[in-house]
Amino acid sequence: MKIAKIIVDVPLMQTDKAFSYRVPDELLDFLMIGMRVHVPFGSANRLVQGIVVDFAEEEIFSDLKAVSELLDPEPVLTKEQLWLADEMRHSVFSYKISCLKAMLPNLLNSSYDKLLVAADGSKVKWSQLTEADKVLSAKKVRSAELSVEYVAKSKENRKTQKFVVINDVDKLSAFEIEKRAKKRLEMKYYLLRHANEKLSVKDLDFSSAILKFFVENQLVHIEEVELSRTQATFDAVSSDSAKVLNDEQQSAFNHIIKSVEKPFLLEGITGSGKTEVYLQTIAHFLELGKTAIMLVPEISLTPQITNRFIARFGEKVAIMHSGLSDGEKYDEWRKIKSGTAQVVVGARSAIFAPVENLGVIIIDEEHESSYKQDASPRYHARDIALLRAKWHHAALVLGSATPSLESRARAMRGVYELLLLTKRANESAILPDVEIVDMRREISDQSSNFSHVLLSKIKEKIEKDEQVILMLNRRGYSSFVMCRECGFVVDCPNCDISLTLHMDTRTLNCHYCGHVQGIPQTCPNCQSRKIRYYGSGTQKVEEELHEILPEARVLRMDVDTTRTKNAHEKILEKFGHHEADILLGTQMIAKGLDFPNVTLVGVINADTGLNLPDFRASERSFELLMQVAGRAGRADKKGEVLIQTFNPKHYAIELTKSQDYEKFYEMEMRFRRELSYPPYYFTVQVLVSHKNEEVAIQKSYEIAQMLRQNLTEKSKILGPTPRPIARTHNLYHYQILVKYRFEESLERALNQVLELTQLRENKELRVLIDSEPQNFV
Ligand SMILES: Nc1ncnc2c1ncn2[C@@H]1O[C@H](COP(=O)(O)OP(=O)(O)OP(=O)(O)O)[C@@H](O)[C@H]1O
Ligand SMILES: [Zn+2]
Repeated sequence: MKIAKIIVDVPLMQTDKAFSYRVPDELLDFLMIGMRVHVPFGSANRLVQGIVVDFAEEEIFSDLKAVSELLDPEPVLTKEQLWLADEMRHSVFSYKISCLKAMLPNLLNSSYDKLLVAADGSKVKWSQLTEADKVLSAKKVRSAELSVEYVAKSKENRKTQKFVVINDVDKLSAFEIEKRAKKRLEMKYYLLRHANEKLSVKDLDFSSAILKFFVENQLVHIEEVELSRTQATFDAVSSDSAKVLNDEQQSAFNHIIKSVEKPFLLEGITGSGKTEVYLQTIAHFLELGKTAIMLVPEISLTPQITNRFIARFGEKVAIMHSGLSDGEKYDEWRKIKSGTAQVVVGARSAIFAPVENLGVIIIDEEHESSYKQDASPRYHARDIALLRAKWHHAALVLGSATPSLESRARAMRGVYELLLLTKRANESAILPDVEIVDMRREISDQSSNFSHVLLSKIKEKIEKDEQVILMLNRRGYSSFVMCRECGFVVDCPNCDISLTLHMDTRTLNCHYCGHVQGIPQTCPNCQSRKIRYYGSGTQKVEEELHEILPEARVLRMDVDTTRTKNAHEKILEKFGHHEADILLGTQMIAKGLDFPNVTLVGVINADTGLNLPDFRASERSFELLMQVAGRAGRADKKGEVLIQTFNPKHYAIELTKSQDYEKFYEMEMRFRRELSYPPYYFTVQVLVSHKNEEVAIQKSYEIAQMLRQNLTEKSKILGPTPRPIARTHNLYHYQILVKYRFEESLERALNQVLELTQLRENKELRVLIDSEPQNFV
């Protein structure tokens, strides 16, 4: 009898192994590995989703449940992806089903309509077919007689653009409009002048009343066209060609294309032309008929980078990032799966893109913590990249100006091959001068965010018609509501944290649990009416700038100004066109920006990240300062950087002055060794949560005890200790940190901890296991 091995969508320890189901006769020829099905599960035979991972031919005597329904006309997961999920399971400690689901576009995980499209364009809904018809259709899909289209049910996922279409040019031209109706006349001639163009309603400079007049007189009609955002991006980018590589770039390139034996660490100072090396490497592999994955951090924040890839590779590019709607993500996924797109540019999850014949994977800014997923499955894109490169015999390039200590240490041990770029690519550009401003000496005006020297530099640059980037470290600077009478701050009822003020919606929101409430008129504590809003750091700095430099044109970029779609792009575009003198923002302006006219970068508060209870605090601060400093003087004008700080002697700040990564690496490694932290030790964090604090404490002690019993004495087990934010979502959190070097029984011990949560008595206990955690706050 033919048996399908199926992983069911029920995240439990018991379901982590595939279950056996009988393949009914009508599906015998059609069911394939990587397809999704519905199967009966549990004693009630509830229908659940499952993924076919294998087949077996077995003699079965008992009654075996059968697969009840085919969900896809074609496989949605490749064999490689199934293998990846197996591998991930060993280090990620999430159930296999959640690893598998991370590889599928969301749209497949939710209820979308599936349409089967025939060559003549006729469509039928998959859900309305009988099982027999589904099989028949699946066969036609396989032979390419039918194609599959997924359509979003909700309007929100559909983006449309409205165009004005002239019904008949002669009729419009002959149509008489009274001379007094000036605007209507203007519109008529405008339409006639642009009769051969696509006129978007949105770009029209006439009121909707005027437009309505033309529609009502049947001179024009409005056409609504479904639009893909990515298409709009493609249209806007002009093409670009390869530059002649300098010696260092050329040498790096030669190494990368020569061998796939080891991953490469491409360490190049800011502006050294790493991106140009990426582009030419990808072009090389495309010529060999291969494909490429290019990962960038939080891509929606760096449209400049995406655009460089589109400019070079045009329609061969698929873009994948969180800013896309589910429908758009699905479109890009299809482009990849069908082979139309050969270059995938995307954020973390793009590492799972279903490309075949992979030639190269590149991870830009490899030190970025956003490559680690902060929710289940807690994978690091770099680890997945290592696996995929192995599977495909593909080259892997990790690029950064400030590599993570883990990667740099691996390069020192010869696990990676180190490639260096030590000069700026643009010959006339050199690294900017960095000056540290000791804010403890700025005694004249304590309340100002600006030192005298920073202010006078800003003025000087604006007078010369040059541009300035100002960065404010975001941490601890979100806007909140406080009572001026009693100091009461409005906290989240579910979490130990103050609510953040959202000016656009006029609400107070919790960034942890999503709680939303209105802004109180009186203080909930003392009933005073003196309740005040405290704007975000950037907002305050912006106000101060307007006061002291009223003539300066300022663009602000932070969470508040970028909530709407494409807001980032718009701000950066304006700045690029010199419609502003100053770009003021949070960390989001530190990365990837390449504006030749920027000659000054100012960091308003370099300290906020330094004192966080996280062993990577210094590394993060140093990286950030080096990154943002690198935005200055990228073309022929010399750049300057001013860093304001209250800790001028801290090594992470002092070493940005000399921009000395080597020295920083050396010092930081010494601390890590002394304190037994990565890269000398590996780490795993176990987070134990419960709504009752006593239970959370008791269970976390129990778990720590279990680990101490099961692991060797060489491993260090710290905790349990309360999390820095001890309560969120009405749950109390305690954490245990395991530090180890070689630990054979680790996987078994941690699985045993997971099993604990399956006990009936622990129903409300939550245990998260995070291998190589990136965030401790
Ligand atoms: N070989 C080259 N010849 C001339 N110009 C180059 C060359 N390579 C790169 N450039 C230019 O130098 C500038 C910096 O290059 P690029 O952005 O690739 O550097 P990067 O190392 O990726 O930068 P960062 O890490 O700071 O974002 C860009 O404007 C780029 O067009
Ligand atoms: Zn909350």
